[in-house]
Amino acid sequence: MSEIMNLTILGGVNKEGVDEPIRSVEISRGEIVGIVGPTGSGKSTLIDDIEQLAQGDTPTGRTILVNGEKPAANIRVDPRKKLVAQLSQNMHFLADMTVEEFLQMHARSRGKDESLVSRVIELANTLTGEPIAPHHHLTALSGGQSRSLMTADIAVISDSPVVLIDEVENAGIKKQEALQLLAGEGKIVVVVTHDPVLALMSSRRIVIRNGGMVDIITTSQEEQDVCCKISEVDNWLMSLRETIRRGDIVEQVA
Ligand SMILES: Nc1ncnc2c1ncn2[C@@H]1O[C@H](COP(=O)(O)OP(=O)(O)OP(=O)(O)O)[C@@H](O)[C@H]1O
Repeated sequence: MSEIMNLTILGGVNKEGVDEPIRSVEISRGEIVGIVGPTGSGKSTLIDDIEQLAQGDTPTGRTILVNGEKPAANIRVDPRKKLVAQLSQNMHFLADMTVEEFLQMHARSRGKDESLVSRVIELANTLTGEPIAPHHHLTALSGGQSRSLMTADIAVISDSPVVLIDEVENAGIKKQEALQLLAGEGKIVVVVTHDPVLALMSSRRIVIRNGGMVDIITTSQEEQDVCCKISEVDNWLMSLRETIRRGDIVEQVA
């Protein structure tokens, strides 16, 4: 399959079976798009439609196009051709192997060079304050370490050009850096979030209500300025958490 340049979501129906107002959303490589809306409004359902590359065959009736066309049937079912990777809030490793063994195995299964393993660990360590070492066991990693490792793994080893992220707030990971990393690799990043840093980092956000896409808000310059300010506060909070976790004393900021 040729390179993925964009995805298009063609509108379906809301929970009442009425056509959703937004009929088409095109998302390009390297773009971060947010999905926002009240609890139970249908955010995860939209993510699921993208994950399954829906073709009018899900309850929403939405259709997902790849490069403006219906994706070939084998892309939807063959795991090796998987277009979409998903990062979720609750991530637990079940395999009892070390970080290095796991990454080597993943690189091999994707036909990639095993030298990428150290790059993944290095990148993961830029996303978490709790250092990850190659000999660490997967099952002993914290939530933040696991998510950082999976983010770096998706950026470097996985071929999936589309990354779906369902709520990463309070995840113990430098979320801004994580999103920038994925978008910088030319991925299409779709993130469900109420976190102001993440929502405002996206170039646009799709507003969901009653199961339907009702609006698309383009992030304004003013919102981007707000995003810069709150991300400083956010990083500060994260470093305070690290200081406290280490058992150190918090110092007054200048
Ligand atoms: N367009 C739709 N047509 C029919 N059912 C829908 C539609 N959109 C959402 N639903 C249903 O509404 C319910 C809530 O949707 P969903 O879990 O996606 O909401 P959410 O916004 O992700 O919620 P939360 O914020 O609690 O995670 C689900 O049972 C889902 O199947």
